[in-house]
Amino acid sequence: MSGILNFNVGVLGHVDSGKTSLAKALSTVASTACFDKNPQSKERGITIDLGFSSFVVDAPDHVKSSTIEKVQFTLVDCPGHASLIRTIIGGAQIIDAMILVIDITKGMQTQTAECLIIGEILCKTFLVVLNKVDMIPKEKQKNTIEKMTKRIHLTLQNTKFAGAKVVIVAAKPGGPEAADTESIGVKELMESMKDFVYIPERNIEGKLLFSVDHCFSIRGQGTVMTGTMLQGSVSINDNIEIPTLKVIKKVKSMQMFKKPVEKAVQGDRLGICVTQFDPKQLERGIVGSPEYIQIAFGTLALVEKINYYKLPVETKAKFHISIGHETVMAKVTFFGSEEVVSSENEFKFEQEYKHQSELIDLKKLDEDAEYKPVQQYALLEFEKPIHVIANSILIGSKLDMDVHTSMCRLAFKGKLLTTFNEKNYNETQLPKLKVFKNKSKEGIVERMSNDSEVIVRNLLKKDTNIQLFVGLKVKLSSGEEGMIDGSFGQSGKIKVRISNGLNENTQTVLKKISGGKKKGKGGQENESPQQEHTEAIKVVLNFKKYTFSTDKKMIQS
Ligand SMILES: Nc1nc2c(ncn2[C@@H]2O[C@H](COP(=O)(O)OP(=O)(O)OP(=O)(O)O)[C@@H](O)[C@H]2O)c(=O)[nH]1
Repeated sequence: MSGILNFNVGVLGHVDSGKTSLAKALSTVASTACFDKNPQSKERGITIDLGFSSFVVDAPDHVKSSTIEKVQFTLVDCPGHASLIRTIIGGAQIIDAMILVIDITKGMQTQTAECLIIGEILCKTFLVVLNKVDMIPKEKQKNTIEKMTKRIHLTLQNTKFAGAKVVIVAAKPGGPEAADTESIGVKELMESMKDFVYIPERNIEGKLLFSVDHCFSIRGQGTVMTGTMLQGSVSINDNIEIPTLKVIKKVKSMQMFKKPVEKAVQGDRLGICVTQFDPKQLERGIVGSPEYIQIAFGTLALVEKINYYKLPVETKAKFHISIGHETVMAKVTFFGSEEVVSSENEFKFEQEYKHQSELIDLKKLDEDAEYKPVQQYALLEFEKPIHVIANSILIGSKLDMDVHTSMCRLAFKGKLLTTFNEKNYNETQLPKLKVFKNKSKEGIVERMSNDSEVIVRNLLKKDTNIQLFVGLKVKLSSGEEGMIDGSFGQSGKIKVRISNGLNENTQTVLKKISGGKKKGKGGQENESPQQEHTEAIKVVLNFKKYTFSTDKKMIQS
């Protein structure tokens, strides 16, 4: 819509803090799916779906221009119930700013903290609403407001929203039973919202990406998908793909807040009508230009630990990974790289990464006593393939943690770097990605076969597949370098070829050791333990064991 800037605001907070009441108080125009219309939501009395509503104001001076006269605030009312965090994360991907609603009688609650984290990951601007101020007796209001505001500022101190504005509101004075009394503080809130508007970067070039949050059919017309334009643009008659249904549909008509439009661009809230399909098949998801959205069974990501998550984030553990509206279990392997990544677009893939046992705590005190996030690479192997787009934001969580605990379940956040799918995996178009652990093994030279070959024991276990180690380099404690040539006998011993031959000293020592060995009963060799300690020549094998490798070679020097 020319002249109007659409600005998406997430309304988030703990269950029952008053998000829906606040959105209602703020809105004048309701879109198709707003205000708890969902019947299941009515039954449960909570917002279980993302509700959308909007209102338009005159553009504040800092964004006003010849092309922007007005700002349309689209409110995304996210559910507060703990079990619905997936929906919250999905909804939050499309927001530009966030209103965190806190019940003034309760203060910060578990989901308040989780919402704050989501806001930190996804939003540029933010404000706090202290709601239900009418529930505080008049004489105590000033005191309570001061105390709560102070507490909130303390919590925000170490976040990117330090110093954020706190607005005092009563969205629905008197609560559910009260007649529709006028809300308190909502006009002030609108003014504060004008302050946090900015012109979001809207990339109208490039492929279309549309996040669908509702789907319904209109008899005689087709199926309507409502959602938010995440990227690119769409016009009537364009072909769009619904990847989960593997179909391509033509855009028949489009509406923005009940008005027909010909074209929509990134950031717009939109209903797209296409030829009929069963809306039950697509409740939520992404739609894009044909062949743009990939199905991936894994991804490489740059991640960092979420400070509020109190448990260690161990490698190889399983986490819920939320990307867009999809949440899937994944095995997560953390690793680091000594190489510097010069820029996001110039990621050097021909690298090897050292495996790390866990994700380092987010905040590491640096020299200036400032907190700095620590980013690490991670390999995520999904339990089932999901639809993803490069560069998407992801959140790793333990959603199966008891929702009644007061612990934050969001463990790490990050960004997709590259994804693995059947096509690039089979055609080996994949970047050469290898994740390894440095390992070291030590054995003992048992004897020499000739001046350039020794027999080594205790380096590898009896049941190890020695073939995997053939060709790897070893070093003797006497200085010579050699290479594993193959197995010797059935007991795990190996032959090692000494590249430049054994030097004379070594030969003398080895002859002495061999001479010191006595034949025990049954012809087996025994050696005196003392000799082993004083004269034994050790063999050290340093190698890389790959926990993930796109070229399938799992062990290397
Ligand atoms: N007294 C009082 N009650 C309020 C106020 N705002 C909301 N309520 C009541 O608080 C309850 C929860 O309000 P909702 O707006 O449904 O809260 P919500 O945060 O959207 O809830 P979920 O979507 O379930 O997380 C309802 O019974 C409201 O009537 C307020 O300003 N004052």
